[in-house]
Amino acid sequence: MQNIYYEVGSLDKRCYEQFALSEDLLMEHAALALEKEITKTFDKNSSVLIVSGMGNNGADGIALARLLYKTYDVKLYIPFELKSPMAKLQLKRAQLLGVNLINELQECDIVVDSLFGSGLKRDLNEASQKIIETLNSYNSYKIACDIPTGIDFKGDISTLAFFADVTVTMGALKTSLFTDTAKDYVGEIVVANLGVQREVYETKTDLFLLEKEDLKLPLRDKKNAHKGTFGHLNVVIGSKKGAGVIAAKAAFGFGAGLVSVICHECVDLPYHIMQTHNLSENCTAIALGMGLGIYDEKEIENILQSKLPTIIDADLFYEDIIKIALQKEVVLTPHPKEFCALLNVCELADIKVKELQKNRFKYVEMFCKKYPKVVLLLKGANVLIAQNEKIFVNTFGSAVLSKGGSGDVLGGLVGSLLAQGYKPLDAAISASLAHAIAASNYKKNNYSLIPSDLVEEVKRL
Ligand SMILES: NC(=O)C1=CN([C@@H]2O[C@H](COP(=O)(O)OP(=O)(O)OC[C@H]3O[C@@H](n4cnc5c(N)ncnc54)[C@H](O)[C@@H]3O)[C@@H](O)[C@H]2O)[C@@H](O)CC1
Ligand SMILES: [K+]
Repeated sequence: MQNIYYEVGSLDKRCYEQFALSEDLLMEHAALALEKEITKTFDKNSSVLIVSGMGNNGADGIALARLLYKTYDVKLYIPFELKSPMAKLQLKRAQLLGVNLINELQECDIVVDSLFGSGLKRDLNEASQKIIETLNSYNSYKIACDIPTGIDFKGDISTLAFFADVTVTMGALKTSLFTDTAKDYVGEIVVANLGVQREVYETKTDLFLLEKEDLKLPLRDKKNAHKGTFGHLNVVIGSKKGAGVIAAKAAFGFGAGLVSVICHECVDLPYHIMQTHNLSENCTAIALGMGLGIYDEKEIENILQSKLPTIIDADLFYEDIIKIALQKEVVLTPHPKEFCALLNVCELADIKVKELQKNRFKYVEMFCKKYPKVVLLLKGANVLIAQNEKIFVNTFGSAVLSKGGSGDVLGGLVGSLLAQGYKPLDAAISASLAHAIAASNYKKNNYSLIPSDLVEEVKRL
């Protein structure tokens, strides 16, 4: 797990005030990290186009030009008059060495975007948009300094943005790199140490980036075990029966000892999944909401009042009845549209998906403040998993998963881990990671995955 921050300006300030480091020293390390990204892959004499803006992001790029000068074929392009004192100083240094400025953009082996960084305020003006468009059209290896130009501090893009292969981000990870909008632009993210190790630079945070190591599979280490050792999940089947059946199959494949569906009608099930009319006596967790459709209010009310660990998905996010469960440690797995409905039901906000997607962290925080026991898993290109004040980001997901039924598999995986005794937050984290990593291991075309393929990949993790 790695730390994430809303902003790192205060961490830079701490370096100056507590460790007597200077802005110049931090910047030199920023430039060194960019240099390392180039020298590790590209031979000497490769051509490098550096596009520098008027602020300190530009200054990082100019310092890089000095570091590469004479070993690489450096072309420094500065389209606007420099504003920041550090950018002016870096240019003076570079020019004293003999670094020449170029007057128009040229395609090179490598492009470094240091046009705007964390200081981007307004929409990009036309000239900047034209530059980014041209850089994006190049076949070069593209490196973004700190953050791709065009992504603002909230992670939003108002006009267009630089498509990076790698983003060398300064000091620590920032939330702006992990919005759904930013996902297609940031490429691989590398953190640059700014003169001290990250554990010194970083302070306490409640935001975390999940890593593969955070996935805790329900591997069985006990030899003296029977099916009851691994729990019994009950999946409530609704009027769209398929959703619950997909969830039940996924749960069985992810280790639940027993899985039953609660259904009053005839339903086509594999032999290993049982059917019941009421909660099973030895039930250890419940999954409901997926494909629920029209439902019997009394029955759902009873189930929501149960003290058993519960995962709630889909249709229930539109219903007032869900509030019964929100004072408990339930796991909720809405997609953005469902989360907007839930915010409305809970009288927290009346917003559309577009507004939510621009401010995912804000609305997740708002919800968790009101319902601190609930574990919220907000689906998206980057999944946010939150409880109380903590938010965990899962970036392993991909478009392979953009299919009907993927969410039902996830619901089943969460339910399976709940049934096996995982704490709700741990169940949500490990199920989400298993779901996304399994999909990324899928070898066929990225348009072809069906729920049973996903479950097969989960079995191979
Ligand atoms: N301690 C520090 O401050 C450090 C800063 N570093 C670098 O400095 C960057 C931040 O530098 P700055 O705060 O100078 O910000 P930027 O370099 O991102 O840009 C700020 C400048 O651009 C102008 N501007 C903002 N939006 C604009 C728009 N849409 N159109 C035209 N002009 C616009 C502002 O008026 C300002 O002059 C970081 O991203 C990082 O790369 C690193 O060198 C590490 C240390
Ligand atoms: K940049």
